Amino acid sequence: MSQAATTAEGPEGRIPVLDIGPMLAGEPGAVDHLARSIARSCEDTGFLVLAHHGIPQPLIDGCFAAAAEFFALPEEEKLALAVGEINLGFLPTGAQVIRTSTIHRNTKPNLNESFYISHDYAPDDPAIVEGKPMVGLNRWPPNLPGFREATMAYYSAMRGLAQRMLPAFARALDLPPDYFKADFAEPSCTLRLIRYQPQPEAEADRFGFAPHIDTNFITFLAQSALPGLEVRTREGTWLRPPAIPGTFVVNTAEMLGRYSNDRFAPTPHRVVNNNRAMRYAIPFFFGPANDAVIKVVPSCTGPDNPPKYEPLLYLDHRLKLNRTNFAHRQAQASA
Ligand SMILES: O=C(O)CCC(=O)C(=O)O
Ligand SMILES: [Fe+2]
Repeated sequence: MSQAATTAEGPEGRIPVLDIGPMLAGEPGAVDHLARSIARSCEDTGFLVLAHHGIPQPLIDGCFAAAAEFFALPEEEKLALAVGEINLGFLPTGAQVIRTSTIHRNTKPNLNESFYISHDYAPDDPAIVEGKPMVGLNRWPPNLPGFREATMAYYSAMRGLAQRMLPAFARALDLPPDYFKADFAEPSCTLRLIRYQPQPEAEADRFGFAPHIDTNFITFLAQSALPGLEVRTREGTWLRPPAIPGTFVVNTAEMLGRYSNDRFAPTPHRVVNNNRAMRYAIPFFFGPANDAVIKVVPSCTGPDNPPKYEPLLYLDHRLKLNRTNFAHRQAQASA
């Protein structure tokens, strides 16, 4: 990919392809240069594509391969790892209706199955022993050699990349580069492996993933082999992000919207897998620490622009979502 192609608007025009190589290399002025592109894009579609991100392709391929191997397991082996109190492990097709979506009245379950992975605690970690809320042990398939290594290698690399993007997002909001550092020193991260079954016939209100906004801070989507992701513009049309192999599609999520008083409001997106084959995705969700308090940043308020949001403990946000979106826990919550 040439330098020009990555710094100019992407092939689809509206969602830019940004070369983050200079920022990662610490070139003078690179953070602010990137920040200006991020700001433009976050005020428009909330989606951008990152090139020259430094994540080795074998790590990405290895994670996709691990996902394919996992979902190919017999259903009973997957169900043995079903999610419990919190989303770690297997979530079968039909278990998620995004009821908290503020942008679409979702009624039918998503046509996908998922496997959730988070920080890989040891059983004797104080957070586990003390039973801290929204923290738990990953659920590993016993007969899938290399699965834990491949997914955790990807997870760790993505966590590092996400943290290195924070100064550019801070500068995009006219804040000091280290503004988000403390809130994200121990970030809440989730790697979700997803398999979408083919959906060759269009059906009303039936999606691989119904229209929603992400609830974390920013999300990183390694490019899937097959298309299917669509982004809603402010005008209400749906577009596909540039599908450039080896890049990441990044989208803003609810907490960035909240910090920025909706200057960088999250954008609805959806997935329809109208390919003839299974579609895989490996979104990496990056959020603040559970004990971070999300407050509107000083550069996004003023006499004419009062804060739209009260301070919010991220843990409270997660606990609320955890009760609402998932059929098995909803039954418990209403009991
Ligand atoms: O499958 C994709 O490309 C997107 C998935 C997504 O939007 C999500 O997991 O929040
Ligand atoms: Fe999403």
